[in-house]
Amino acid sequence: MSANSQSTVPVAIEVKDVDFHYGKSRALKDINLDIHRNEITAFIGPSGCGKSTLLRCFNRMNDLIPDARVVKGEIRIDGVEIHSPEVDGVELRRRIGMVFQKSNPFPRSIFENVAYGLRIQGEKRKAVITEKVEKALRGAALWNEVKDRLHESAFGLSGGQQQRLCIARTMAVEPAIILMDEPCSALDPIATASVEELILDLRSDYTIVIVTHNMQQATRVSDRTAFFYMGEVAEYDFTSKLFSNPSNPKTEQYITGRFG
Ligand SMILES: Nc1ncnc2c1ncn2[C@@H]1O[C@H](COP(=O)(O)OP(=O)(O)OP(=O)(O)O)[C@@H](O)[C@H]1O
Repeated sequence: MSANSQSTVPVAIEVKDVDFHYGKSRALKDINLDIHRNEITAFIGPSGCGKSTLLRCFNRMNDLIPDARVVKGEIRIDGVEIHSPEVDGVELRRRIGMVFQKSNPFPRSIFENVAYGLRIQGEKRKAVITEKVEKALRGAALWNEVKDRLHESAFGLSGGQQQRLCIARTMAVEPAIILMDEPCSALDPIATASVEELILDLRSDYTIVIVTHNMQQATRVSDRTAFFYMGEVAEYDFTSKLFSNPSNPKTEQYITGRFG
């Protein structure tokens, strides 16, 4: 499903006719969706309708779950089918970063949390690591708050700062796409506002897909929204259109709070 067939914005992720199963259970049914580059796309919908499953398909995180698989269809990222033999799952996950619901810093210093991915990639040059850590922390709007305590434990940061640190850690390895699975659900309104501001700033450099239960958040940050219902994309459109004039009665019922 294209949110706008006239759109000239390049497609970063192309989902075609995808069915996904956990064992015998069909969690995604015939999904068709184009995610556009340098846009923020929100996935909304009631619990259990498949939002996180599709998100985790994009970086093949579901590969790690036994008996879970795409049984039909294609997912193309920058034109390449991600299940084809030439695509390495580890390299794919470097290009497609992920930020989770609960911030998950490592029990290391602020600096080492951000340097981690670079070290895993084999980067040994101290000056390069230092420069990239600073760049990522600046990009995550955290530098000024942490520059004097880089070697202190990440656990000393507030919840909102820890989540921005996790975003910095994701950015340090320079992914093209960032997937966010309810990144603000554990944060208070002030921390949520700072993470949302950051997400909006990141749009110029990244393609972002965000799963959220917070409809105000979808309207504040996203360009397009996909409404999921029972394993299907029931509606996909520009966020302003979907929230002001939805085409599907189910979307309207959901966004007006008639079910959840
Ligand atoms: N690891 C798993 N094994 C088996 N079934 C799963 C697994 N993860 C999710 N499911 C099932 O797949 C369906 C879709 O789940 P998914 O987590 O994608 O929904 P969601 O829309 O993201 O829900 P929520 O908003 O509650 O996070 C649900 O029926 C869920 O129970």
